[in-house]
Amino acid sequence: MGYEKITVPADGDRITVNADLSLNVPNHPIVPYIEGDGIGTDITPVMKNVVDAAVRKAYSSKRSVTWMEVYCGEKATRVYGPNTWLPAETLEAMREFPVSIKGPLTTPVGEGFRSLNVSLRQELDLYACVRPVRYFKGVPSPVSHPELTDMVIFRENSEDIYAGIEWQADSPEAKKLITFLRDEMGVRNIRFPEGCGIGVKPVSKEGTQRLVRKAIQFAIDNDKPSVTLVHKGNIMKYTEGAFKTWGYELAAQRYGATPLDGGPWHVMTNPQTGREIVIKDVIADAFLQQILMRPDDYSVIATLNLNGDYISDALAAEVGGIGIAPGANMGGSVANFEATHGTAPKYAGQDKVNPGSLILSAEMMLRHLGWFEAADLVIRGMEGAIASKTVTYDFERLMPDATLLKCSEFGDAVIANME
Ligand SMILES: NC(=O)C1=CN([C@@H]2O[C@H](COP(=O)(O)OP(=O)(O)OC[C@H]3O[C@@H](n4cnc5c(N)ncnc54)[C@H](OP(=O)(O)O)[C@@H]3O)[C@@H](O)[C@H]2O)C=CC1
Ligand SMILES: O=C(O)CCC(=O)C(=O)O
Ligand SMILES: [Mg+2]
Repeated sequence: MGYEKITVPADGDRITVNADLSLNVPNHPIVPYIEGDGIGTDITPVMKNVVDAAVRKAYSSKRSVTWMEVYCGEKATRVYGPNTWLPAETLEAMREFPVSIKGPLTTPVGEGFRSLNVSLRQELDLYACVRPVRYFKGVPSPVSHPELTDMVIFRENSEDIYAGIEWQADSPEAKKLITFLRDEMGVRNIRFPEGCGIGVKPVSKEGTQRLVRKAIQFAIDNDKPSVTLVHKGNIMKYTEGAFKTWGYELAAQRYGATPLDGGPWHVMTNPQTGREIVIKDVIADAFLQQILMRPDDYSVIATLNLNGDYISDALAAEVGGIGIAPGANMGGSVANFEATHGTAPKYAGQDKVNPGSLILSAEMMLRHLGWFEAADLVIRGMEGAIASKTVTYDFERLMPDATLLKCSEFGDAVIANME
């Protein structure tokens, strides 16, 4: 289709998706990118440089990424006009060119428009937020054995209170819903019905099971020992509790998992390796202390949207912080890669922050394209830069004898260490 403000590069080709959701990746794929707000302007160009260097080194001129800028957030309002934060053609381009990457986008707190990040995930039905958490040797960490943390979070991305079904205190809608709940549903435990904001938390069987299926499939494909369902089902019985029940049900019905020692934990056989995969569950608060005390008990994590948000940053802290925490938002045929962190506005435009999170998100993207040699070079570059103690401020302040680098210089160091 024709785009108004997006320029489709003439020298690249479109990635296409087969019926079984595998990709046909041309040698010069067009990859849309959103620069991002705040530190997006610092980290996105560095990420692109690192990807270009890795691809060039791995494949010389045979392959390259053909970048195509698409707009969202503050930059969209400059390109399209003051009130256009998420142009329809950005969504269209991210569907037509189904592998993309984005910098962080600002969300106002307590007022203003809803999260653009969440809107992108919902509009494109990117229902699984996949966030691997692994340790790079030499990274400063607040725990004594950070190398024991090796998990991949599958965060449900389309439901839960992120659906944005909520009304402000004293609005006609809040009053109407509270009256309905009290008068027609017999609800007696809204402690202060006056001056009360109210939200709704939808969690469905279909939404849960498509997420848990992705997590179990990942455990199968990557020979992982367990999948843990993290929930707060003791309190939110019919949403978080149901997530647990539906998760076990899927494991039993689709993968033949059977109760372990009478349940509720289950065990199944990995059809690819013959090894056991334990399907277990844990209540979210207990999980947050156990990841500090016994992180090696956990491998693949499947959880709801809000839990996944909290867990992502908490786990990232164990292995160096959100400056190096990558992620991917995956749907049926569309994938969008993005850092775990936000726009860190106080550092915007200073060429200061760690671009590692977006670089590692790009590394996930290269793997998704099947460009494993380039992805491996990115990892080796990151490992080498960190091992040489040439790092950005977030690591330097915790690493004795480290050399402080700017954001762009860290990108250069990653490239220099690609061997
Ligand atoms: N997916 C997305 O686009 C996301 C967007 N957001 C949005 O971002 C905005 C700011 O959110 P905020 O809560 O401040 O969270 P941020 O993740 O933006 O920043 C919190 C802190 O994390 C550290 N940090 C973040 N990124 C980096 C980096 N690249 N390198 C080194 N350190 C980093 C900094 O810590 P220190 O101060 O210790 O140096 C920073 O002050 C909000 O509008 C929020 O909604 C938030 C999360 C995700
Ligand atoms: O959308 C936002 O502003 C925050 C999102 C977030 O924290 C996350 O995706 O981890
Ligand atoms: Mg978050």
